[in-house]
Amino acid sequence: MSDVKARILALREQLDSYNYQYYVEDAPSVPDAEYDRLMRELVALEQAHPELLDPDSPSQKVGGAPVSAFPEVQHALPMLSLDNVFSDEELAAFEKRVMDRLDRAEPLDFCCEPKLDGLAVSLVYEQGRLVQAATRGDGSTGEGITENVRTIRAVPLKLKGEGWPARLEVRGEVYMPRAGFEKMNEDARAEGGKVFANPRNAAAGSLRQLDSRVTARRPLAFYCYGVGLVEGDALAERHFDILQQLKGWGLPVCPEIKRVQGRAGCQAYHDDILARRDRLPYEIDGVVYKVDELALQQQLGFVARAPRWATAHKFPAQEELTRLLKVEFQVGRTGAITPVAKLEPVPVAGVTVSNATLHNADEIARLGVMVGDTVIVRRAGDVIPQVVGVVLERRPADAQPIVFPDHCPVCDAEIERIEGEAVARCTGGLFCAAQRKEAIRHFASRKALDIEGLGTKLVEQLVDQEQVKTPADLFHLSQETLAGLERMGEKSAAKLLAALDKARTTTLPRFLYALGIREVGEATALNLARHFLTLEAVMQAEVETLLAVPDVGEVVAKHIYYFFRQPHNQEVVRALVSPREQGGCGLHWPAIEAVPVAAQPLAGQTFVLTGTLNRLSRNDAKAALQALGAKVAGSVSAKTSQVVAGEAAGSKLVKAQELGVPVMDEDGLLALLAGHGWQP
Ligand SMILES: NC(=O)c1ccc[n+]([C@@H]2O[C@H](COP(=O)([O-])OP(=O)(O)OC[C@H]3O[C@@H](n4cnc5c(N)ncnc54)[C@H](O)[C@@H]3O)[C@@H](O)[C@H]2O)c1
Ligand SMILES: [Zn+2]
Repeated sequence: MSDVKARILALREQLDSYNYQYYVEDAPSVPDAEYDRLMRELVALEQAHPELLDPDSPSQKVGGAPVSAFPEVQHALPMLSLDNVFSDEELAAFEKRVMDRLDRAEPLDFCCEPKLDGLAVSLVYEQGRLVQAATRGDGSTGEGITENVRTIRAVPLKLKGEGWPARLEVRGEVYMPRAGFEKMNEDARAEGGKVFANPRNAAAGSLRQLDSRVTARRPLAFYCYGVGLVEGDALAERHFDILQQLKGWGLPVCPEIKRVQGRAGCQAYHDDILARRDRLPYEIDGVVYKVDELALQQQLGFVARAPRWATAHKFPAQEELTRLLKVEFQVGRTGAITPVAKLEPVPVAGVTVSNATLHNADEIARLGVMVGDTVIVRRAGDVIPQVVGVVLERRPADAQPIVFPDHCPVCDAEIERIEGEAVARCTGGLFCAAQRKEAIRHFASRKALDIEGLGTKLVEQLVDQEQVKTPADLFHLSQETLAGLERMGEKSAAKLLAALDKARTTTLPRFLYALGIREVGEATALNLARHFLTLEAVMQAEVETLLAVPDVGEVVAKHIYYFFRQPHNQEVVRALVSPREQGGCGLHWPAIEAVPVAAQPLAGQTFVLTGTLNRLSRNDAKAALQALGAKVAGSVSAKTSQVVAGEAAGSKLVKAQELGVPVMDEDGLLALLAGHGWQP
């Protein structure tokens, strides 16, 4: 057998097995980028050696065989895949191919759509009612998953309005929004449940459940991007217009879809979406261009596994393969020990990654990862890069197990792991230099006391030389001490002293936040200050009383309570707020007035925030609403006064509409807040 033939056969076997893992088990063992590289190699070899072509080759097939646990559904029209382009040149070649085939000289209209990373489904509506839902399967036979799809809030069970065809087959993508995915995995990690590598696997795994109650609990959403077999002639003649019709009938259509002219329009669309990729509330792996006119689509037709009238322009992959060189253990502000993977540098989604988090000991065990392994790193959005998988078949003979330390790598105190908690912590407390550094950095950070000029390097020196043990020590530093530090002149020392002096006048919320009490962020600190009005009152508060503060639950209440019961913490707080004449640091703030009821125009109203807000953070919106007296709840009920729906709002928005709860968008919220004198 020739080398080429052997390579082709090996590639086919490998890709078949990857397909099985991906489509049937929803658990791929290699990232898409690796799969795509092997597929491209296979396609190139097959093109160069047409005599070796085989209709059974994975290059000629769509998806994977349906599994027998679900009823089989024959697709009236095949559900195809998409061809890919990876570069501007390939995009130009695509446009040229299409124009040549149509014998056209002037630019065509294209419908541009985000390529959502989920899984394709077909929904059949008869007389406006959802009667069947199926996966793509192998393209001609899919899996019947009607019951599961019925649990997805974004999928209407009944079409709105009128004029829809008697039989309408809609096609689209079931996906898992980023926020829901992160939250689900976080919960799973805490409870030892199943953790998914990425939102696409999570969506596929959630949808292909035998028990639809499981699917119902998963944060799935849906956007449609086309139609299948339609009976009746109610539909428009252009793809983009059809999508608008679908939207009118209550089917969700992605708001990013646009109609453009020619390759230049496609390229501009691609660049815009790529630039905003990390800010979209869902994951995409590229954009799709479709010839807009149906008559032209028909003329172009399709090849084995994909239409000729569409192509996917892929984005840089968010998952890549690289080698795990070693693991370091970092100590955080609260002593949490985080294993950090040191990787052979690899470009992921446009950035070179050489560190990734391994979360905790449970995660290392779950992944079964060893030093020397080939691992899958994932970098998506602003989440720090993580190791999400190991390619076991590439494990070298000399791979070494990862040993979780039992003593702190910085202060040598014992590391403790509390029953039922995933996180291991150094017990050194503020004696641990690592924790001290983090605590002081946090204390000085912008949203805390905002001490300008007190950077990481400086904090390290001050702690290492034992000039600073607690935040209070900062305020006793002398010009002399500071000027004696590395890379510090007289001038910058004086500047820092001035900044420290300025920081003495602060606000109670900033002060509470700066203390670095576990799980007390800015919003909670603000609520505490508003509720108790004085530091003394917060320090004296019992768990019960703390629970009355908006946004404070059992866990946070206990953290706050125990923090102020520690003699060491009491001492530091007293030192910080004692007057300077008495040898204290002299931190002070204007008294907070009890907010009169009249100044709480939204008292008695309950708001729910959902979707992505662009101009202010969820926390800021919440704090602003609370400041005006409103309650902010996590779920929509008949008692909700107002839902604020940001971009890509999902189930909460649907629920609000069902219950007739008023909905406003981000502009509406900003206008409301501004009307009550709130300023960002
Ligand atoms: N990691 C692995 O082991 C492995 C195995 C098999 C496949 N894969 C991945 O899957 C890809 C092949 O899968 P595929 O055949 O589903 O192709 P594809 O994902 O490249 O493209 C087709 C699919 O795109 C989706 N899609 C999203 N938005 C769309 C839109 N607006 N319009 C039309 N379709 C849209 C649909 O689900 C459609 O079926 C490979 O390129 C690879 O990245 C990975
Ligand atoms: Zn330590």
